[in-house]
Amino acid sequence: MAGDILRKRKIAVLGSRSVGKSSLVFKFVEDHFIESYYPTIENTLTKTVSNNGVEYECDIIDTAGQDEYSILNQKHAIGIHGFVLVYSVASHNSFELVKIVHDKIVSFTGNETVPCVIVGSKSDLQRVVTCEEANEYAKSIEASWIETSAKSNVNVGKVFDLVLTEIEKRAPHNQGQPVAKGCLIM
Ligand SMILES: Nc1nc2c(ncn2[C@@H]2O[C@H](COP(=O)(O)OP(=O)(O)OP(=O)(O)O)[C@@H](O)[C@H]2O)c(=O)[nH]1
Repeated sequence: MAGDILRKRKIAVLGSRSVGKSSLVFKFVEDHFIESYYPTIENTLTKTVSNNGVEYECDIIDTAGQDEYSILNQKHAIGIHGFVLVYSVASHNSFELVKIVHDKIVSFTGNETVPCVIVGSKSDLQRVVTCEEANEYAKSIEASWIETSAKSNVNVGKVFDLVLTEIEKRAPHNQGQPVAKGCLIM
């Protein structure tokens, strides 16, 4: 039975500082919202998620906030099955940063497209990033797009359903091969 198979998937959560990456991951895994801000160094949380009748053991890597000058850590690209790229709907800079991070992943993995969900976080706040521009961008890179609020518990689980769907869309029924498996150019 398909539901008896437990597949491992590694998901990296990337984006600017303070956009709510840790809050999203904590709300999903621990069902708890953190009001205070503690900058993340790196944290991996694990949760079993059911998607289309298949159980996935997901390692969710909550990364430190990036900026345009950050170098993409190879461990956030190699061996990763899917990406959650987070901006805050209240910060246009954080939306622009998502585009930069996406381009870095694409050039790092050497794939034209990667399994990816673009997440507009803090949807309970006053928006400056419109739904239209975010949706249009996501379409242009063949990614899913969703807005969430960890604070108000909106669409939190949906993010991880979408990323698993994006992973399976590109490699249905595969043996769990990530988008980049670890060739290093010396
Ligand atoms: N209003 C609102 N605030 C949020 C939401 N999610 C997170 N926050 C707040 O935003 C701040 C930053 O959240 P974090 O989850 O620590 O952000 P981060 O992206 O992990 O930050 P770094 O570790 O620096 O990368 C905290 O004070 C959170 O309480 C949300 O959905 N709505």
